[in-house]
Amino acid sequence: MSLLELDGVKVHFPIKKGLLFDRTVGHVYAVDGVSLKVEAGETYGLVGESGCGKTTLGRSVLRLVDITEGSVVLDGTDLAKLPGEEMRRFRRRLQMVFQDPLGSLNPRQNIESILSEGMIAHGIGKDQEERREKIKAILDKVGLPSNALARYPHEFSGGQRQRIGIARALVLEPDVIICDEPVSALDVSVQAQVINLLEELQEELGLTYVVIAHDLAVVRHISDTIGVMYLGSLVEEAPSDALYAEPKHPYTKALMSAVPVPDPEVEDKRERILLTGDLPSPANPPSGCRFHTRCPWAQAERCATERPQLRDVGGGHRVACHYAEDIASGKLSLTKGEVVSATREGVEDNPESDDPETGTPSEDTPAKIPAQAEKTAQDEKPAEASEEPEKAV
Ligand SMILES: Nc1ncnc2c1ncn2[C@@H]1O[C@H](COP(=O)(O)OP(=O)(O)OP(=O)(O)O)[C@@H](O)[C@H]1O
Repeated sequence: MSLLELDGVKVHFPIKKGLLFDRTVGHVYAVDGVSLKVEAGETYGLVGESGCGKTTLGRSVLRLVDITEGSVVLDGTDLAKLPGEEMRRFRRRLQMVFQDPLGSLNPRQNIESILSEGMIAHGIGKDQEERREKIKAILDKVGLPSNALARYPHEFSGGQRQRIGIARALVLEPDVIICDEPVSALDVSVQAQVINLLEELQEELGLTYVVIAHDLAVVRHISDTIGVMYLGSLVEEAPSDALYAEPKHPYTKALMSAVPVPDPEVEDKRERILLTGDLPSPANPPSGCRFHTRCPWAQAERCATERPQLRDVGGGHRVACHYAEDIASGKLSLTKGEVVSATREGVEDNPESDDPETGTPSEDTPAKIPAQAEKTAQDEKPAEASEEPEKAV
């Protein structure tokens, strides 16, 4: 049995209309039947473009949004079946680290007060003295000095605030931490430090993570298994190395083909799959395979009518595509879209380019999913959280 198991999880948000009497006129199919397993001590990376339902899925595990259908089982216990008080106690075992460290920390509370809050709610520590000692030990683990206790969130850099967010989760001794875009609000130079910290903590404390990110480089580095989401469903899941070595779903192939390669020689030969069409709305998803409207290999009839289920294609690699094998063997030719060389695309088409003259990506540049709707790290950075290299407090 895996530590965390999701089975057929659906989260459908009603769309209401009407001034006096709210009528439900439709649904946003934010999460539409996700099943996955997370093993103890491992990291499951969840990737997909903005709006594909990653955050809603993470929040549904913590019961921060209601699940329409399906189950979430932690360590053999179905969370939906727990009565209120027991669920509250169970909640301690599942914690979340949020994307925006400043927005998720109360600016009027000092760090001791922020970190004590959850401990008091869950009856951890017999008095404040004992809690303070524990908080100091955790601050040390996340690389912050104990004099941080009396300070306020605005006195810290963005990276330090994310360390505080991690400490807030850790003081409750969770089994699973859901990290929702844990570094996307941070400068690239600080991202690696926070990712390394998460890895060190996992090794030391045996933590289990679900890391949600639109940044393929972040999940690749940290994940044992990666799930790729498109319009509320998983389209592919595989051990991290296998997914990067040989993506099998056309959507994953397109995402991966957009990742710049640091070696210019390889980059010159790289082929890029260009998708046609916009991301459909999760309120009105396409019939059949949800990706068929943009899939370069979509076949008339079957792809538009029959929804593919995730199926095992060997080596723990699961893919939701009727034609994964035929695409891999080259038996199917493109029906739409284009495969072009990365260099032909030119500078304007390569959003990952660092150098405006040559389009050459920097080795440090994390690869972001290039979707029309995708927000960049800069968009998400709170104005006052502009990052400087981390300083000792
Ligand atoms: N409370 C809500 N009510 C109605 N629709 C919602 C609600 N929360 C999310 N949605 C919709 O559900 C879909 C999935 O949103 P979600 O935030 O889970 O996606 P995401 O992949 O995490 O995107 P992002 O990276 O932008 O957060 C979106 O279309 C979003 O507008």
